[in-house]
Amino acid sequence: MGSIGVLLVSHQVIPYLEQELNKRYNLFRLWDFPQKSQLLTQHGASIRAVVGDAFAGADSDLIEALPKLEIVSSFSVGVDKIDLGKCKEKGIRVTNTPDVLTDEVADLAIGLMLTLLRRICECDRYVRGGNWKHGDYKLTTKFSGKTVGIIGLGRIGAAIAKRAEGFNCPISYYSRTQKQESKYKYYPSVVELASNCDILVVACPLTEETHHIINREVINALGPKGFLINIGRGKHVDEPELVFALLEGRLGGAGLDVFENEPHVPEELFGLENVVLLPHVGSATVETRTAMADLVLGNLEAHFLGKPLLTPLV
Ligand SMILES: O=CC(=O)O
Repeated sequence: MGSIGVLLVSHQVIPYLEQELNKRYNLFRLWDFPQKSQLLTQHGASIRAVVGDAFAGADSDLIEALPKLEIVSSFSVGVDKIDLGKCKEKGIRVTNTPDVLTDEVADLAIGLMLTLLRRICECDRYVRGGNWKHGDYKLTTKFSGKTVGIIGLGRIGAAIAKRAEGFNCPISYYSRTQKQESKYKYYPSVVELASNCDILVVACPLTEETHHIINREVINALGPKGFLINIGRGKHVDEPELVFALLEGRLGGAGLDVFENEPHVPEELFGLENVVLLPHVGSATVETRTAMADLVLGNLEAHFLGKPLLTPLV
């Protein structure tokens, strides 16, 4: 398979994946070419696969520029950086990395809830800053038993629900349609869900419909005692509205793993103690990233050997 051209469009994938791709295929790294047009003119006709991730995928222009493209394999579960419509139209296969990262992301969501409500980062800074000698840290907020509202009850949403149940949290959810098999309380709108929970978690895919699903109305419905957790995508949240609400005390707090313009985070948030800010690390452990890389490699191998894809999306 060494002659098959594969284009890696993100420099953020783990070295193991890059090395394995390089061993198996004729690998082009997008960042090796100062001009994208130069890469496309020189090698575009030999590229049969694109590998991307949560940060870079295959938009319509790239797909159009690669006449031999057969498959886009993403080192991520979210595929919002891939033009799925264009892929369908052109018969280009698309794969992602579901399941192998579900536990990891759900664990982090619970970690964010605990860290936010119990102010674990602040407490750590308090001790490191030598403040404990001068007095105890102030009282925080109990997590067990809080009502958790989840937007999107897919694999990750359901795994978060299961974990939160272990903390005796009543669970409710919003999704486009009610899940008949679910025992959790369903709300047909995000505003209703937000009005009826203490902690609102964004766990749905980013699509045109879910872009800014967290807007001013939802934030106000969650209110000054409510907490927002986002382990989805930054663009699920109207970020300026979130920042205003936090600065004005209209929202109790936020635990965010993702932001609208990563790696840029609104600096107004840096001074707030009721926020926890993470650098998009939902699946970022050695174990999970390795399993994700193996899925990308497995999907490419299956495709080029004419076997069924392991995790086909399109
Ligand atoms: O954000 C990470 C992913 O989509 O896997």
